[in-house]
Amino acid sequence: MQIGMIGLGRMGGNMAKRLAAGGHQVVGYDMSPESGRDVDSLEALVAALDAPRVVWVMVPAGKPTDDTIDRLASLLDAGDMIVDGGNTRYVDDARHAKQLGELGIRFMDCGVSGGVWGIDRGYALMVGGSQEDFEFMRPIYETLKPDSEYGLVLAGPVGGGHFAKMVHNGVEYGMMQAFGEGFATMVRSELIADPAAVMTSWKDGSVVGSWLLDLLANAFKTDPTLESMPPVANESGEAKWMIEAALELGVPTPATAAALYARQTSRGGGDDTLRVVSTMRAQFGGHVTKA
Ligand SMILES: O=C(O)[C@H](O)[C@@H](O)[C@H](O)[C@H](O)COP(=O)(O)O
Repeated sequence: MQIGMIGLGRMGGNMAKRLAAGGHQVVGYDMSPESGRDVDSLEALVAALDAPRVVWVMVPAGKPTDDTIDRLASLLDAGDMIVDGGNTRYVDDARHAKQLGELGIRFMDCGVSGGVWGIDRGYALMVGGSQEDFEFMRPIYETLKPDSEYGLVLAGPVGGGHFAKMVHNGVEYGMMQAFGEGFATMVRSELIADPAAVMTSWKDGSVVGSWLLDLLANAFKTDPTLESMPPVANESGEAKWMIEAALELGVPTPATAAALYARQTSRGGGDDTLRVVSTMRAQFGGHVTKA
């Protein structure tokens, strides 16, 4: 198939290469001239594609995606297709589908997992949209997905793909936090000589073996104490959105929330809280807290 890829960063750039290697004709555009882009504007990208055009948007969620879709809405024609492959919040998908649908432009949302390894391993794709649009896009999805019977799902109508990816990332937060807590507990124990070796041994035979553990074990090879890594973790919003959605649905998500809170605390989000706690301990009990 012919496809326009907008956003040639770590994800979009590698996905464009995987699609090209799979025999698709890819026209790449990125704002950055250093990106290796094929065209230098959205107008040129649209002009380079045959109708019905297929455009994959792989830019940061929020305003960059909104702006890109706004501009594409004025450049594309009825019958063209936009797939939003970024980490867009699922509630935005309905808005985008309505905006584009009024112009006859088709829209799908696709949660993409796999990170920088996806170019070789393939990407897990969680798609939202109609069955008809899914079949239309299938050649692209089949090339991007892993060489496996798994890794591709039509999760539901528009919004379902990003909803599924949001939940996927909530699970990711909880799993990573659990591995972290296990490591930290062993680090403090006199009974464990080498926590990295213990966790690496879990790669085979253990019920907690996973690709996440494989990646951690890989990092342990060069840094078994993880001293090179600051004790700080960012978060991009998906766990927060999942907790909000789950609250609306009446589903408690304490593991996801704890993992999110740990990251927010690492960014200093709890500093003022603990100042208050320490202040009151000092006031009522004369307790002195040293940093
Ligand atoms: O499945 C994946 O490939 C990841 O979930 C990925 O999509 C994620 O968005 C980023 O790795 C950062 O996410 P956080 O900043 O929220 O950790």
